[in-house]
Amino acid sequence: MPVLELKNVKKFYKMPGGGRFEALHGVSAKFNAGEMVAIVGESGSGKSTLMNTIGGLDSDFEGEILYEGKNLRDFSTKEMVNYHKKSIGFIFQNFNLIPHLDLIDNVSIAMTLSNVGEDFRRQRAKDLLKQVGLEEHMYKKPDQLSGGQKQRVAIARALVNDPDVIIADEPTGALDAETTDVILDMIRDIAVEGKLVLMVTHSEKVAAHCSRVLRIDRGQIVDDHEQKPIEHQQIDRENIVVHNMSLWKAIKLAFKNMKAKFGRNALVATGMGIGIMSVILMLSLGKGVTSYVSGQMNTYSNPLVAEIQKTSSQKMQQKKMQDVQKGDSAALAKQQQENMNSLSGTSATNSFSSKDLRKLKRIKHVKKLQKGYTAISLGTNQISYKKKRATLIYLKTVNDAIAKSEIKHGRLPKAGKDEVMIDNGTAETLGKHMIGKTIKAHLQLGTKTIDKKVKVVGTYEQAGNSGSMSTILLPYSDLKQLFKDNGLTLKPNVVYLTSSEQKYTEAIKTKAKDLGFAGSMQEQMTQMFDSILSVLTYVLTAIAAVSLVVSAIMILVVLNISVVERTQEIGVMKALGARRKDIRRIFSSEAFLIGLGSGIVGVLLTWLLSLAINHYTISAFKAAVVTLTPQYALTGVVVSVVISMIAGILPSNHASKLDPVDALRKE
Ligand SMILES: Nc1ncnc2c1ncn2[C@@H]1O[C@H](COP(=O)(O)OP(=O)(O)OP(=O)(O)O)[C@@H](O)[C@H]1O
Repeated sequence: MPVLELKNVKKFYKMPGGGRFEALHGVSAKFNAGEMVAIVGESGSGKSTLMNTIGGLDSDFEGEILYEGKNLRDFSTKEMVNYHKKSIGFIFQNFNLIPHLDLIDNVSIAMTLSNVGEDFRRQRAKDLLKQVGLEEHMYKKPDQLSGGQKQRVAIARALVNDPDVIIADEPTGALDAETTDVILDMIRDIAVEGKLVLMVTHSEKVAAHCSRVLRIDRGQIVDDHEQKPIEHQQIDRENIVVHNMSLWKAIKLAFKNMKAKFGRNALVATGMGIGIMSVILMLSLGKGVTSYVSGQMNTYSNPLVAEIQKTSSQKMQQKKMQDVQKGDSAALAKQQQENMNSLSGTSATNSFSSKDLRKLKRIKHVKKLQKGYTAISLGTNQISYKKKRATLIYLKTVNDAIAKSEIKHGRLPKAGKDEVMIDNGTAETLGKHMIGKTIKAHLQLGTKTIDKKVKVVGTYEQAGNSGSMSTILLPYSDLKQLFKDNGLTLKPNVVYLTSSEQKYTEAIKTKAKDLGFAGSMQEQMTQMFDSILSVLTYVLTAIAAVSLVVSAIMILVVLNISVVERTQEIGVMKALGARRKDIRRIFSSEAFLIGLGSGIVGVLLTWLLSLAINHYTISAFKAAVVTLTPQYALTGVVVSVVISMIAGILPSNHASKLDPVDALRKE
């Protein structure tokens, strides 16, 4: 049985203006193993077209091409892939070696595509390179070789999977006379070993080396004659088992491709990395600043105590805010008055009723409820000692939230003894040793102002506040008495709930909020800061993310350029048996590697920047403001990979769909 048989093969090309051009007019021929057939004819007679259809690169033909009795048209996709990998070996006029791979990888690329093991693959490539006399050059890249050497590499590559048929399209067309003879001898040796060699040539001299000459003119065989037959030698055939290329091999191949254009890829990765960096930096900065602010606001509190304040219901607040926003001047004035009242401690809406206190007391795990009062004054509350005078901002009652560590000197004031505690800063402005000294206090109580002599028994410094807040503290019962003495009633506007165990404090706070109460002023401010900061962080992150869109477009463009640059290479790989999937995988892997590289660059840049920024902020105000968490780093890398792979979809698809014949013809 002939290895190949052509039966009335016709090939039509679609013309750009419509209509068809018949490049092959019913070609019929039989080819046997061990033949070396020269296909000769004028330029444009249809020689390459015939080789492409026989080689399975162009399946759009009429008639039959039988390989070992089976019609190529009936081949399944897998059979066609195996036909390329195992049955046919191509040698091209312009060599079509892959420029960025060394000779070993160039020769063994068909084996890489067939998932043949690394050691065997490399050994076979070395053996073949030795056979074609390139032993010393095997680690070189193609552009370090002469034309004749390149064609020898191409011969070795065509033989690597030990195919039955070698198709050589003008293999000596680009070589001088002397080199032509060497190459022809090598190709003849292939036929000597019993393979079928089909060789396109323009040269009658080259045709003279062959065992048979087939002349084509305008798509038809016009002459087919035998010449001196080739004497065959029996040789052992290699049994190379071909498989589909694994994903790992595709990634490895992609890595080699990327290395070849390292500069360009590194620039792209840096560009994308900067985009990723801006996103992670914004997130890390948001987190860092938020936890710094919360830390600053929350350090004062005794972890066992929940400070609860009363606010009007959220609905009412919203309604009031709406009125104010609508420009209702009466509503605005009312709101301002209420704000002032609530700050000065004279607001009725901010005091706790006995019903409120009962509700709070009933919260689970509350061990103790302590009533308190807090008011802010701007200028009215003052204390004086001898000739020195200090203005106070806060008037507060002694409470359980004050941690022992906050008391700098002395002790807490006791009830019924006219004792007070003042903050350390204010104490220092009055005199050196204020403990035990009697001072004059000028205080605003609700709507009245009073003067009273009190004894300083302690000074304190609120934790987390480096600048001391001017404060006077006295026992709740003393303040109540003072109010009473002046015809006023003191209602608590703050409540301190002590939990039975520290772990319940948060739950108590949450429950109190559920009941319609609010946390301490600091907590409320922290929450407000938190929400402002998180909105700000998201807005800044979104702005930073725009740069990722730019990076994605950049990757798309670069990969597209890469596909255009490597069109011939893609054609060669398809001729060697690469499936669409393999090509897609190689390019997707390149996109993956760019994404991974960019992600790593992004995380590294953020880390370096965070070190620099934190170094500065620690020395400036003792706090690190950038918190780069492993989650953010991982998110950065994942986002980078995903964006890059999305950007790679179009170029990879484009590459996988390239027609091998068009790709190989590409100049
Ligand atoms: N894609 C195509 N679309 C239209 N016509 C084509 C296409 N490819 C080839 N042809 C035409 O088919 C004919 C045969 O081309 P082919 O390349 O097979 O010739 P050839 O004998 O190999 O020529 P050469 O020796 O110059 O390489 C030519 O007339 C050519 O113009």
